[in-house]
Amino acid sequence: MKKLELHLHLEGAAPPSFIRGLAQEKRVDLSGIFDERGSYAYDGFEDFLRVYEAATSILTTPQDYARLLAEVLERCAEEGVIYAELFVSPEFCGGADLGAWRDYLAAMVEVADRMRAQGIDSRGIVTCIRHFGAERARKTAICAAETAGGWITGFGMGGAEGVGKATDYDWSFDCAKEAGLGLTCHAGEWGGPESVRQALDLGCTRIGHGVRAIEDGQLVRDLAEQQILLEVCPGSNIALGVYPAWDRHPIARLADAGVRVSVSTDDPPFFHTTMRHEYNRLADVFGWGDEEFAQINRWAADAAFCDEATRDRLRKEFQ
Ligand SMILES: O=c1[nH]cnc2c1ncn2[C@@H]1O[C@H](CO)[C@@H](O)[C@H]1O
Repeated sequence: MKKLELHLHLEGAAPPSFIRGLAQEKRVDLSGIFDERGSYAYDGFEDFLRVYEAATSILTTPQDYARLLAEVLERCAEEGVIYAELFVSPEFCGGADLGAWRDYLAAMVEVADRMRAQGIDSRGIVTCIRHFGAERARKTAICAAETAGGWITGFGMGGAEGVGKATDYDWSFDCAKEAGLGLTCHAGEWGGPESVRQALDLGCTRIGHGVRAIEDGQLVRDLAEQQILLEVCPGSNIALGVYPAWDRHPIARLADAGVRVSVSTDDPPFFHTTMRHEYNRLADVFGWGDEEFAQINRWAADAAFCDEATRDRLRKEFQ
């Protein structure tokens, strides 16, 4: 089955073997972030963020990012993904310096172009990191605005949702919006309905996760009416303990209430998941079949940060 994936962190998709290989080449000891089986080792969300940033610290050149993107898109293609949107962070690509960012981006665009010819289309969503604060987010937003168009089609925010309010970052989202970028923000993963409302106040048409909106009936109705798409990552939510088990996950209840949802893997090796695994679990637990999967992919196509020709092409795949 073909699939669209809208919520995938580039560094978070790095296989442990890729990070270990790079560490060996650079003679850096990163053994502390892996368990005895070679998987990423972390305990809870805060620690996940720490290990994520430690793994990412080995990526120091445009060439490292080019290699990573090639590896990640190849794996996407193996999972049947035909179009992926990746969160990319100028913070990790030269410290949100515009000149450095342009070099990293050029290296990634070359790979994205090559992979498109091999059947996997992609776009980049420049992402600021909430726990790095509003000031640093501005520098990221400027990188986004200055390189908008082409491969970069969106702007978003990830990181620790408990830090401040989403609206503290309004300057950055306004800047990105003026540059014509699509907007999405992580919310309603660790924060409740109020956090989702703040993301809507920023002008987002999509919400990263957003699942805790289920706790507020009026918000659920608003999301449905405004056709806001939730980038849902069920396996991530289970792995990090947002919900205790698949059958407690609200994705099916949200969809039944008329909220548009899509399915993604977020940081697949961290959560021991793949797109196939997500679809299989949804089929097992909620009885989803071809019709439901076609529907979530049509919703994803409608909400994708892409040009209209691409959107039409993607929609046709799921008619
Ligand atoms: O599941 C998640 N929830 C919230 N933030 C995340 C998640 N995965 C990654 N990041 C955040 O996104 C940044 C890079 O895109 C990472 O630095 C991390 O802070």
